[in-house]
Amino acid sequence: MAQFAQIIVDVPTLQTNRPYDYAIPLVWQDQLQVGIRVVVPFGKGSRQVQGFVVGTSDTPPDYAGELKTIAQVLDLQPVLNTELLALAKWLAQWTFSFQISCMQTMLPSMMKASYTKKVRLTGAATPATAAIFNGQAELDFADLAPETIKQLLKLQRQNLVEVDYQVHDRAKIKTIKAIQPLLSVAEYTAAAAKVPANAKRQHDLLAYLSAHATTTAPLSLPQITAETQLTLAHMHTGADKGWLRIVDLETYRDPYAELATAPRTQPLTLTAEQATAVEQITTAGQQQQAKVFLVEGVTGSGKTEIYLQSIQAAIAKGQTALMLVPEIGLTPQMVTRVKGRFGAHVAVLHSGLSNGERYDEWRRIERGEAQVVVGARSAVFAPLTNLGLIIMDEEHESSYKQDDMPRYHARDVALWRARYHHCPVVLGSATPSLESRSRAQKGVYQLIRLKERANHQPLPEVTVVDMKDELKQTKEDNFSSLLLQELHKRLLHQEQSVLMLNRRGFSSFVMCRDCGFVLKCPNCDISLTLHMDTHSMKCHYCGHEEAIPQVCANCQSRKIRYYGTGTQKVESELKVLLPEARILRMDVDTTRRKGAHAKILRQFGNHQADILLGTQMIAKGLDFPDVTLVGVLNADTALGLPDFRASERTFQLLTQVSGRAGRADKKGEVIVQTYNPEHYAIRLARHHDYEGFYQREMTLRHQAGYPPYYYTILVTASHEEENEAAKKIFQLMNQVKPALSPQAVLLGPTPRAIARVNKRYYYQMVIKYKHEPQLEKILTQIMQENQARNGIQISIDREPLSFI
Ligand SMILES: Nc1ncnc2c1ncn2[C@@H]1O[C@H](COP(=O)(O)OP(=O)(O)OP(=O)(O)O)[C@@H](O)[C@H]1O
Ligand SMILES: [Zn+2]
Ligand SMILES: [Zn+2]
Repeated sequence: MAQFAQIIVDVPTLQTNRPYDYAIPLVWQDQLQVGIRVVVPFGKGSRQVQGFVVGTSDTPPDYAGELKTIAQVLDLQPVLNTELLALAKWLAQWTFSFQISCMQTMLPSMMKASYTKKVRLTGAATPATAAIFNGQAELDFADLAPETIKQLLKLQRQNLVEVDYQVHDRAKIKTIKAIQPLLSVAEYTAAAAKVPANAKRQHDLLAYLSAHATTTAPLSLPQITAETQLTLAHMHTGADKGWLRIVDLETYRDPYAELATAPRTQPLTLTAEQATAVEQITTAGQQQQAKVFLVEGVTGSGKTEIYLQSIQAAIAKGQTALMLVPEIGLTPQMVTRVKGRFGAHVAVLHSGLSNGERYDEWRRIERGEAQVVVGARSAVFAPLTNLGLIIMDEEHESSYKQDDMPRYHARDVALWRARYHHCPVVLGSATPSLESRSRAQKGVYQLIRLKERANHQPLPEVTVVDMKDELKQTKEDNFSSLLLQELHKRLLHQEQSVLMLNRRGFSSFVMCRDCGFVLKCPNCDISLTLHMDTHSMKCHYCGHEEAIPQVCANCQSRKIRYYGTGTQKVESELKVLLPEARILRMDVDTTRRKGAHAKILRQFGNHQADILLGTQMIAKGLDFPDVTLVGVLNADTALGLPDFRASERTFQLLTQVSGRAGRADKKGEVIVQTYNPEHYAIRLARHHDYEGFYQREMTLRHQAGYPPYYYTILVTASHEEENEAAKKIFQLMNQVKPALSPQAVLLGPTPRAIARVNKRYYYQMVIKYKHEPQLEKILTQIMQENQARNGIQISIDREPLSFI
């Protein structure tokens, strides 16, 4: 019987990691558990907010004021268990963020409260209030005009109206109608004798009920309607006559319903390399060791099969398993592979699901109905208990890092959970991040290398074409003659090709040929991107959109030209060059609609196209046996970016995309077009030489003092006024500097590369360090002190993916 609760409240303007004390109403005193969501009053007036119970006690808190009482309890059972509550606490500290943001990140967004603001009359109506309320008891704040709000504020000061905040739980359980037969077969026969012969539907219904009289589980109405054409109206008649009862049956929204019947697959006979890997992983699982394995396996070496068989071993012991896949790698092909092995025991979580679907998958996991979870970044918080294995495929992928609060990396969370559960973690990649590979070098992780493809075929041969030479000969700037010739060959042999256009650091924009004017976003410091599908210019940072200009805004010239190469432009060029080819295009524009991504891949898999042309999206995870040619149209656009990870990203991308060729019996070939054929990232990718790249890049990182030799933290201050942002970052620098040892390095402060985004200016500094015992404390303090004060926003990013 606890009388008092400690609660983390959802108040964005007053962010703090401190729980607040509340009294528990008598009715809830023996039921309120830690991890339950509640609604509590907060601050002055009748404002209510959502909160999470993080502790309960019998002794009154040490608090002088009057203790408020919990207003509502939203859950019957905890939605965050002991493990996840501890994780939230650690994560808030580790990422310099707030526990409330961490807790909300862990739960499906449907469980985040929505708030409405209502205005209500408190006293007798006056002429002024009557004019506004017009007979209504309360008004919805969101519907009011600014002028009305102004008048209401005046009335509020006179205590004539009050503003009420209401919290809504958006989590809705989906139900379907079902029926329950109530009589015996004999009774149904008797009933049928009394129904007139021309009441055909009633006879149908009685026949159906009679046939199912012995079933105890409720019968789903949608299914009955599909089979018999009996509808809810007929059921109501039946219910009135006492033949049946209509009930609401709780159900799940199943995003992969069509895969439920995916043919079951059997474990493959492992290659020697695969067998050693599975053996080591399962042994660690048996010994309950939180060991971290780095599986560095060339593309097509059968890493997925290793994951599946290791998961199998965990399940066989009665444990659960979590498999993380980068967002764009979470293809239907991947889901089918996992569902094919583990059937209905699999839950899938990713951002392509509707909020309702996500909520339902989450509930299946929470209730222990799914033992295997496959999902993108935030699935790392899946409420699995008794975890026996965590897998992180393509561990080098940047989408594992979240770039707003909490700025966490899924790998760090995975390692924390593995320690909690004493279970192994498998990090897999053909091109591991330098961070992970160097940890394996030091023996912190256990390195497992797979040097051969599962089909025992050699890796595809890579030819590098120097586009500088090519340009001298032809005026085609997207297709070398070699690439065209090879594409042509594939058409003749009815084999398939994959073409990648590297879009990083690259976009289509509009420039005036007379004065050089480039159309920029009015809110942000960058040029607007041309989108042919919507015929508009868009800002990729704030979403601003405007019409494609006909005349230059600067000099009124009509000579406006489009620059940059988009996939659309390449597609139309290709149609001219290879008119007989059937082309599928995959980029942000063609995959925006739900299910579009899956559809394109299905069409390609069914040979409805010869060429799959796409952006980076096509580089990951695709496994199509008839792809024998991969072409990279522009390998080096990322190399020019002022980013210390540019070479690493280029190497990874080229290796991944090359790996799409020759995965089955047919030999694969890769053609890479570049303006920098001598660059080491391109040279080494050509030889599939990850180890060579690792050595070379580590030397450079060491010389320049970059990660993984240093830890890094990026601190950013932003404000609508440029000098306020600048002033703040210098003030923060002066606060941090005295706490640092001479071994630490401070870069900046500088304006960010794109200094203005969404009407705000950004200034930043980077702290590079090896061991700084004081740093965490001072940064935590900075974050707590500076939240949303005077329009300043501070962000602190541990191990940022780039400094730009
Ligand atoms: N032991 C095996 N015997 C036969 N075929 C196998 C075996 N293991 C894997 N394969 C097949 O080899 C192909 C490549 O395997 P998989 O997709 O798992 O490779 P991967 O290492 O994940 O590759 P990538 O990193 O390129 O995504 C698949 O078609 C898979 O079915
Ligand atoms: Zn913008
Ligand atoms: Zn102009």
